[in-house]
Amino acid sequence: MSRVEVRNLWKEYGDQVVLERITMDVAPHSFVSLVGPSGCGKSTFLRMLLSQEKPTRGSILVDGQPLADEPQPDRGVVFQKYSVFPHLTAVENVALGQEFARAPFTGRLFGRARRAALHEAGALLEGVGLGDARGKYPAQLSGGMQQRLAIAQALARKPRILLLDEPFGALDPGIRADIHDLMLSVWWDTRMTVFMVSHDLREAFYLGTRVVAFDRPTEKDASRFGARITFDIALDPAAPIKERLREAEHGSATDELGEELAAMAAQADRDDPAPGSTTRRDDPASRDGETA
Ligand SMILES: Nc1ncnc2c1ncn2[C@@H]1O[C@H](COP(=O)(O)OP(=O)(O)OP(=O)(O)O)[C@@H](O)[C@H]1O
Repeated sequence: MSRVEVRNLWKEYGDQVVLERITMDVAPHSFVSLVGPSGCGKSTFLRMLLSQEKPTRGSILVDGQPLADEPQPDRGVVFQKYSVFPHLTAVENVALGQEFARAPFTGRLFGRARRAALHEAGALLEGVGLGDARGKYPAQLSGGMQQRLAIAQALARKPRILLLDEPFGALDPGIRADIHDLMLSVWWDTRMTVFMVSHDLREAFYLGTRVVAFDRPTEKDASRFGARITFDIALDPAAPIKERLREAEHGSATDELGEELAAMAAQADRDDPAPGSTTRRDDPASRDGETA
């Protein structure tokens, strides 16, 4: 659980300004959805949070401290394209994070330490619904199972900030809905601060406690300008999605986004005429009685 302060952040690659004047104060245990057109710098922003890229100007503070220069275990990441070691089983893939944390040069633990790492990895796999798949290799898992494994792997190093770069984009709708609920329960249990890039506005509004949009100005000489924050709204996590969409529609900075949100709110109404059934299930009380 960490507070993240982004102060007047700029990112340029050569002559190209990708992001400019990005400022946001993110409260601990927020779930921030980042949206915006392709190429507006969402992944670049995540890479800066991960310390894979350095800002050209401005700063990022985590709990009041400047980010370390290198990626650290306090920040985990899950990408859309799943990358694991194909020659390791699910449980070995999850244990690997711990092995590298404890034995950075060899990445290998032995004896009791290895058994403890495998035991903890097994518990994490149980937590994401992969208890029965611990001995399987990645090629033997479905896309949804692989993303569950990616989440377990990211959690193995107990990050305080989790960065998700379109993690559910390649999944079928039904599987996606299950993983959304898994993600919310993980987020709730671990108290992590989450930043998620998504192209799916409905997903962004379903999962996010805050939705931030980046966009570039539309003037002719726009290439000289980077994307800025055009929309930043905190949402009531307890409200059903259609109410959160409506709330956002009214606060929307651009007509285009407002229209899209209105259409989604209307669709959510048709999908869910009974209020409440699409309420986010992100607290233990509302998850009581839920079947796994
Ligand atoms: N390492 C790099 N060197 C030069 N330019 C880069 C680099 N990384 C990203 N860019 C440029 O920065 C811009 C933003 O890219 P980025 O991947 O962050 O956008 P995005 O919003 O995540 O896009 P998408 O939604 O399509 O994934 C693009 O124009 C891209 O070409």
